[in-house]
Amino acid sequence: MILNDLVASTKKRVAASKQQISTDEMKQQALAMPVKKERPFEQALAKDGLNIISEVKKASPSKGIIAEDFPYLEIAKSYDAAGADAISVLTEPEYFKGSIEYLREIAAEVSIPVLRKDFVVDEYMIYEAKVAGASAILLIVAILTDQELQANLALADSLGLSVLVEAHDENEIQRALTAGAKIIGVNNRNLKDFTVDFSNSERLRKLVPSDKIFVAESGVKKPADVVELKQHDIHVALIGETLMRSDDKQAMIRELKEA
Ligand SMILES: O=C(O)c1ccccc1NCC(=O)[C@H](O)[C@H](O)COP(=O)(O)O
Repeated sequence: MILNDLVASTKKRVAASKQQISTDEMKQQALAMPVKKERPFEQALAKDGLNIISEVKKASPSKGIIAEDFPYLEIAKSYDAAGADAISVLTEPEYFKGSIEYLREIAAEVSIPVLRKDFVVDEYMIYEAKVAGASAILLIVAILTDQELQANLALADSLGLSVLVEAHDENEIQRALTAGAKIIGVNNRNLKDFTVDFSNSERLRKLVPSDKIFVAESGVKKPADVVELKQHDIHVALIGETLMRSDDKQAMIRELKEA
């Protein structure tokens, strides 16, 4: 099952990273960075209209290579220039061909907040995200215990990082809410078999109280899709492949925002 493989490979990667920079050293580096009261990621997604988290995504387990040519920094800058509200950077190297170094460079160059999109299974990855300049991290309910979810949320908050908590069903939404999530994403892609059911986020929307930020993740292809999301009171969409495959990313973002 892909999620188990992703978790296993991520644990190996983190173990290797700790050989280079220990947890204690990464923690010290993270703690040396300023913690601001404002949460730019949350602020960016709470605006009126449709807010877009534009994803920098070279490859995926479901699609293989999406972008042979991958000028990640240029892509991120064009998202920023087009009026995207935040940027998601996939940092998982094996299945998504991502890198924390992409995030570090992008965060230093863009004016909008950057999300570390990875399979966070160790506090080390949260310190690493902070040091690289992320404004937010992703936590996936399906790969964490309740205790881990709560501890990781608290750690991220203490570092000034926002957290997008990803759920797939009713039970995971309840777990996210109980853990204290402020931003809840529902992935329309089933991470076990890769099927995309766009109605998943629409169906689960009503389970998330209106004082939380709700994000629909995956499967947005065209302006009509965001019109449909808005009809279901969904005002934030995380969009990857459609933007990555678009020849005119700026025009596509503008079209989606104006839909
Ligand atoms: O994209 C995949 O194939 C995938 C497979 C297994 C776990 C996660 C996966 N994707 C991560 C994401 O959640 C998406 O990159 C993100 O929501 C954007 O989706 P899309 O707009 O459909 O590229």
